[in-house]
Amino acid sequence: MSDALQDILVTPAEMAAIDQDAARSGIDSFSLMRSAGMAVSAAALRLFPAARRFAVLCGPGNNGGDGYVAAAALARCGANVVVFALGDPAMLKGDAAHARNACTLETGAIAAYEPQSGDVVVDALFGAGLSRDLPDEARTIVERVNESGLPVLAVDLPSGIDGHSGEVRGASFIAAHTVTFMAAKPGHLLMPGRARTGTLEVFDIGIPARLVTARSGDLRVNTPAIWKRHAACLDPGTHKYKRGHLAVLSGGQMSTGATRLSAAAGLRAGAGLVTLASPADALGVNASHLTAVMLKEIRNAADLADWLKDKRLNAFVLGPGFGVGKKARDFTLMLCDRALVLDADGMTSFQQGRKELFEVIAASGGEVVLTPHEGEFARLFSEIAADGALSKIEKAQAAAKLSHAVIVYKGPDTVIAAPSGRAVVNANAPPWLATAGSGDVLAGIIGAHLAQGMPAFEAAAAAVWRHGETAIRAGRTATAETLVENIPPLA
Ligand SMILES: NC(=O)C1=CN([C@@H]2O[C@H](COP(=O)(O)OP(=O)(O)OC[C@H]3O[C@@H](n4cnc5c(N)ncnc54)[C@H](O)[C@@H]3O)[C@@H](O)[C@H]2O)[C@@H](O)CC1
Ligand SMILES: [K+]
Repeated sequence: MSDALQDILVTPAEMAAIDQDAARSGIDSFSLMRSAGMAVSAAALRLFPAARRFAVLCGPGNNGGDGYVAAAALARCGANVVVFALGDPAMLKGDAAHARNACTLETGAIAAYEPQSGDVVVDALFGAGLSRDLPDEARTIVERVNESGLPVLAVDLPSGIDGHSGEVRGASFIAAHTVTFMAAKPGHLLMPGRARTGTLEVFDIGIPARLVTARSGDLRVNTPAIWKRHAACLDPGTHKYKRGHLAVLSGGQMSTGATRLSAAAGLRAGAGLVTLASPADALGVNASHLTAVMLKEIRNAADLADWLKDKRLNAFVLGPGFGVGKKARDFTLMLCDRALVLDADGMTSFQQGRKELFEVIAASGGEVVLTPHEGEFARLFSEIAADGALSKIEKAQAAAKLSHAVIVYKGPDTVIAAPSGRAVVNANAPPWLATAGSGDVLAGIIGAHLAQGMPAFEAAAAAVWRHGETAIRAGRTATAETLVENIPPLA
């Protein structure tokens, strides 16, 4: 696999255009199908050496074509193979018809497939060309196979998963492994597609990388390659002020835990100084729990304005445990010209009146990161959330454009998007990261990166990735406190 394609995400529409470009450039399209089918048969033999029988289910398009190539190759290797077709194989066209004609195995109608113990199902029904819900006949087989619990090897995508959005179109296979071609698709990483893809193998079938990159947009998997250039300057030997001063704004005395988590995470993640800005009633409880994090009394907007005269205060976290209301709105609007992570209550405070927030962000020239989970996203960006035609990536991109802020749209498939349209999908977070207080820790890590001078998009992407690594280190029994202790070095 070419390095240039390592982290790229390509939508099905872009992939179709790449196919056409490849054909136009003189590449034999059937040779691509042969490579694809051979890769599937190799994966089948490698992953399921004890299979008693491979049941190859072939659909009406080129995904089915890959299936016929794979079936023939498996049979040539001496495997026991049965082939079933959705629709009339005589209706196949082009490369798929060629592949079918070259496969001498008898082909049954799909309804006749009865799962047997020892079967491995090779799913070549639909791939990138799926454009609507699965037809009933396919649905019946998908449900029969899913109920059987047999392992499924998916060709390109588990049939029924929309490669653009990751949504289930009526029903879908739950694959143990998926072999896709040239580049991963959004549907492999976005939920629920991600949970149904199994392990993902991206196989290079020989389309030149330049044809792929020419059509692909600014969409990537979130890996260190995205932000490592900006992380390299985070040298632990730097004078502490160069590592920035992060301020976390605390809520009242009954809700201080969340902000202390953010502050502790900010310190651990590398901010030079961290101060918890606390209202008077919470000073006592905050003081009794803090050591390395400093404490400052900030009662109201006038106090904050006075404190902001210190220009070394360069990054802020506002939201965890802060409380929803006018104070949150007033404070936020004063902080937009620095670097600000607006989380939880901070965002919810602008459910009505978001226009003012977005205008201030646009005018301020600061680095603002909004970190909504699904519920918060629906509250702040209701019309975008309700648009069923948009994938999670497109929703995050639309929200970033509207708000002029970097959006961290959280979930098991967190998407980070910039107002420019640039976006990455995170893929390293284990399921146990969804623990109480986990979002507060993330806000603190983003704040630490901002304090150290990383641009907002890279700061957010690096923090989301680091948060995922943190959870892996902390293990399955992770709590917010053990997450903080396990934040790994970034650079
Ligand atoms: N990307 C590439 O460069 C290559 C792609 N290949 C394969 O080609 C596949 C894409 O082929 P196609 O574009 O033919 O698409 P598919 O084989 O995924 O789908 C077949 C056709 O079924 C129809 N269809 C879509 N949704 C349907 C539904 N719910 N019910 C009934 N019919 C439906 C559409 O007209 C679609 O073109 C990829 O998934 C991959 O497996 C390979 O052959 C090798 C080269
Ligand atoms: K498939």
